[in-house]
Amino acid sequence: MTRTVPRTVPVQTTVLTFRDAAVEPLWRHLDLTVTPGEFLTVLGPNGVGKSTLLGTVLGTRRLTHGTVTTGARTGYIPQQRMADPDLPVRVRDLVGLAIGHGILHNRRPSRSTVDRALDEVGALGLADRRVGTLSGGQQQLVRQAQALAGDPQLLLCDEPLLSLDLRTQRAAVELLDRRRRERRTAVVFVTHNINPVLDVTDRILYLGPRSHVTGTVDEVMRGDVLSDLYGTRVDVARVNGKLVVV
Ligand SMILES: Nc1ncnc2c1ncn2[C@@H]1O[C@H](COP(=O)(O)OP(=O)(O)OP(=O)(O)O)[C@@H](O)[C@H]1O
Repeated sequence: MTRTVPRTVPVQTTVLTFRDAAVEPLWRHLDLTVTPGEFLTVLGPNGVGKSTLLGTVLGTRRLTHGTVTTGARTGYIPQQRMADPDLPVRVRDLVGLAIGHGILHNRRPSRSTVDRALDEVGALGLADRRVGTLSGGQQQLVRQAQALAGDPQLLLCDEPLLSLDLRTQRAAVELLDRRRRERRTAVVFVTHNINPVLDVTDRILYLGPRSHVTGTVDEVMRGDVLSDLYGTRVDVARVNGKLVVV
């Protein structure tokens, strides 16, 4: 006899949804869903509203129209900003604060949990350093550890590869790719350079000065599509596996 077992835990098919969303005058009519494990790369020129888009998910910027919905546990790697050189906080304590509920629940995360988060991004050796004394790239790694430490279901990354050397960039992208494959973390990745994430990008949201477009790399990174978006001729070429936009 076969029996149908009722599904008690609904399968989560969406971690983030924009419906006819706008932050005028930057962008409007944005309809977008992000699913678990998806890697969405957000591209567009300076000032077009990429960070603003992340801000609407985080609740720091308000939509002027439409809705944005997420119920996901969210991690955030902010755009690079140097910490105050005199900040009297050690890396291990800073990451500890991000993990759990350290302060809110009056429970300090164990040292091994914090160290695991630092080790995952290759920054364990920085654990006892004061944050303000770290280089830009080292601070960026600490921000990665903070964002990943809370085991996010949705990870918002604002140009997270800035200041990282090529090898460290590659390691960071591999880490995000592993996360989304193994833990189904959805990644929204704002960048000016798609090449480091070309192989892991499922979809692109390209915000242009006139409108926006979403689709796979092959659908979006085309001369005719980008020319339309910019209102001027744009060519896209592949050189040694990399995309060059001119
Ligand atoms: N809190 C804010 N309130 C109002 N306007 C803002 C705020 N933050 C940024 N802006 C403006 O919104 C516009 C878009 O900024 P945003 O940082 O989202 O662009 P971006 O696409 O991420 O740019 P970049 O690639 O240079 O980082 C800019 O003109 C900026 O000055």
